[in-house]
Amino acid sequence: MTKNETYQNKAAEAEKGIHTDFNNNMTYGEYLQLDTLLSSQDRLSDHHDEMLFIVIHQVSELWMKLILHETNAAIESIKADDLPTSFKRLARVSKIQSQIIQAWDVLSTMTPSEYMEFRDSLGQASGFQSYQYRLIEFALGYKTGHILKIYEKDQELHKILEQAFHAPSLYDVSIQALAKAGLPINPDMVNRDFSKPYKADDSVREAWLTVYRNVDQYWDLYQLGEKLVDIEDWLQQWRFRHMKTVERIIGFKVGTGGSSGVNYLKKVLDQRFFPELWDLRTEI
Ligand code: HEM
Ligand SMILES: N[C@@H](CC(=O)c1ccccc1NC=O)C(=O)O
Repeated sequence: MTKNETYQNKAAEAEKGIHTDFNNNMTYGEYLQLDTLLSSQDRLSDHHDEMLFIVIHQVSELWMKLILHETNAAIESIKADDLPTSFKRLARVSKIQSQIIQAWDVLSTMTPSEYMEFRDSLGQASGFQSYQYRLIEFALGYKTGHILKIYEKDQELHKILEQAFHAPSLYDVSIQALAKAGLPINPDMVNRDFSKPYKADDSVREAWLTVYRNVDQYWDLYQLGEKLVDIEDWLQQWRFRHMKTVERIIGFKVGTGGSSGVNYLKKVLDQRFFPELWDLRTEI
């Protein structure tokens, strides 16, 4: 490798978050960058419980980072017709989701009056602005364009979100896998504009029905379908616990992000990711 190629390699790895400057004397703290990690909990009030609030959010964002890493890898595996590898990744996503949900139990130990003592210091900040949460929604196939506006001021972030917005989701590549297995799928579904919200389709429902009725013949696709159902199930449980925790802590106050609060979060519960996989259950 020429010197130039080495530099190019390093630049590409740094972009992916990989650093290749190994150091044999490296410590635990250095490896995990604990200096950065553990000095990122600056409270804006002197309220004891603000530490809990910050840590819960940071832990959730770290888990979301791993969910994205795994989901995007699963999308690539499905595209490459390697379904067994995607199962490992998707099973991990579900386990992480079950972990994140536990965070609500910890947060619920904070009472309404405790939260109200530091809520004002949060200004207009809101979980509504969590870009990793939106990237997860996009990766799963829930595409809402108006969300992109929030990030217009940050060009780099906006670009990342826009890319994910236009890319085929986990469900899009799963539908392509159904078509590749010879199941008759409406061509408009295979080559659709991936930035458009997903709408349930009869040919997709029929194809999943065939898979679920002929499990032995379509074992891998059946496994894939159930992995997707697991993920949607957990995501809805996360949303439900969020909504209930919010009701428990702020009642029906309007949100800092400008929404109606709990009523908005209840409405979001109606959004579905993999509609045909749920609909087919009535027919089986
Ligand atoms: C005391 C705790 C919490 C309260 C009172 C709360 C309240 C709210 C409210 C009212 C909204 C609606 C948007 C708005 O108007 O602000 C919202 C959205 C959101 N929150 Fe929280 N939240 C809390 C904890 C969390 C935690 C721990 C997370 C984890 C990261 C989180 C993530 C989100 C996300 C992702 C949204 C956007 C949901 C969507 O648009 O579908 N929240 N939250
Ligand atoms: N939307 C919340 C504020 C809030 O929860 C929040 C504020 C800053 C950073 C993260 C937050 N968490 C989730 O929405 C509220 O209305 O009280």
